Amino acid sequence: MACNGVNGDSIGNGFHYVLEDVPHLTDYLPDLPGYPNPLQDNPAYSAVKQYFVNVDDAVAQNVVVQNNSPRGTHFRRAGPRQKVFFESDEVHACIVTCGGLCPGLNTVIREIVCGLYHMYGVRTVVGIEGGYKGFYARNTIPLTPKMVNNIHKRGGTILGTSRGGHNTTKIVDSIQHRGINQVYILGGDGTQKGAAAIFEEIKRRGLKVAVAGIPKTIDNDIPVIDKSFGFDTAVEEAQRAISAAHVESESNDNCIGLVKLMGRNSGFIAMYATLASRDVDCCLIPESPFYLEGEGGLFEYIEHCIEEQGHMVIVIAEGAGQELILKSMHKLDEQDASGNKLHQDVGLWISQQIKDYFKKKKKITINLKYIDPTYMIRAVPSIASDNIFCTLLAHSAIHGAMAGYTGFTVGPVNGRHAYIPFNRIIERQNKVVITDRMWARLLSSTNQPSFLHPKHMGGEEENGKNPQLNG
Ligand SMILES: Nc1ncnc2c1ncn2[C@@H]1O[C@H](COP(=O)(O)OP(=O)(O)OP(=O)(O)O)[C@@H](O)[C@H]1O
Ligand SMILES: O=P(O)(O)OC[C@H]1O[C@](O)(CO)[C@@H](O)[C@@H]1O
Ligand SMILES: [Mg+2]
Repeated sequence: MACNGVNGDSIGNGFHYVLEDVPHLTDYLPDLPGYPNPLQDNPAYSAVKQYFVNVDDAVAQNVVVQNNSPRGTHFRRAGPRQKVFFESDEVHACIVTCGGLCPGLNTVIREIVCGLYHMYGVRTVVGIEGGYKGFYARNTIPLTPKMVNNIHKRGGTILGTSRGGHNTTKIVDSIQHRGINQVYILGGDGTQKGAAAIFEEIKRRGLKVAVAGIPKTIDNDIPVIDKSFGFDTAVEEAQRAISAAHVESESNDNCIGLVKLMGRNSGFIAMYATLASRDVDCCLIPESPFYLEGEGGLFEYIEHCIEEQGHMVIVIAEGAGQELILKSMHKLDEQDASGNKLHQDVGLWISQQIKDYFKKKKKITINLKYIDPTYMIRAVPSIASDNIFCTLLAHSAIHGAMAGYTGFTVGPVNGRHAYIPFNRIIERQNKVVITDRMWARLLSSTNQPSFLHPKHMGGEEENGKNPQLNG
């Protein structure tokens, strides 16, 4: 027997099965009528055996088990249902993109518009311009399959995006006044928090409006899901900067190629780009504190690499070493419009520290080439695998909303798409776990010091990400 909610319930063998379910419109609108899914008459899909997802299908959060482990947490499997709670001509959907850019945003927009049109016969989809504030400060843009046909080949978002400006009352007023009944919200952790607030207000007002979140971030800092779309594209693009740093460093005497990559609080881009490239001698991320001077410090390691190889490549995530900068520069905390902490430029800072150190030492004259690709890794169109990922996300979101689910974020959990309640997505940020095997693989590929003080060892949980990402 399945159990809704987080308390769990015993099944036959005494192992616990917990379904962390998502809300459904009938939870607060119990008399809502259901209809047969029009997909069953769709020539493309009607021939697929078992096309519809079984109502009880769930996706396990933990797939590594021992013979006596509890069955643990599950999420509702994403996909089309036999029964839908919207008629095609009743749907008035909207799409909004918020936060920073991410490769694949246009692909998701395209696939929501085309998926709703071709799978469910929906003709009314509008775009909200410029992020959350567009709900109450701008007109909507009508979106048709013809209009979005080629947008997946472009970077950015055709709708525009922004930070800040989330006003729940004004946004829900706008949804209500425009007669919108499906809201597709693309964005990162901040955006999903905003989506959760919108859902709560919609529920409070008793509106028949489905709210679906599609997680977006190159930083890969959203928990529970295996990976966010655009991440692979960003890593691919980051490789180009690392390759350039490697070529420069190999071609010049005593040369250090230094690359700064995005990653505000999570170092996934830096870690994956480093692991993929094999040319990196040192990768510095926010999760792994490091120090400059003395035994086991960064300067000592740089000296060693230059003496041994005559060159080296360092990759640093933008959020790394912030505590060191703040200590040396006494800067005040600054925030962006969404309240995210603005970081000091660690790339420039560390370049100067390294130069000053070797100038003082007078033993080696180093040549430092600093590459900061910043927005280049996220302003590009998505690569093929991300395009497919985006299509699946868009379709899963559509199927969920049409089936009456609401207040969910869609995403892959152990390779299967699932509907995840907002609270699980927004409760924490996903971070690289430096006591995991993936970080160990990195350390063994770069041969850098771990910079680990015993106080940083142990105590941290595995981040529960999928096997592709963690091994
Ligand atoms: N706690 C919150 N409650 C309501 N809205 C929020 C909250 N945090 C952020 N938002 C809104 O979500 C939008 C995007 O947030 P943010 O700028 O933090 O980007 P993000 O979605 O986290 O994406 P990125 O990956 O680029 O950081 C903004 O319009 C912001 O006002
Ligand atoms: O300069 P912006 O657009 O605010 O965005 C910068 C931030 O956005 C991210 O790319 C996340 O979307 C971070 O890696 C980065 O710190
Ligand atoms: Mg964020």
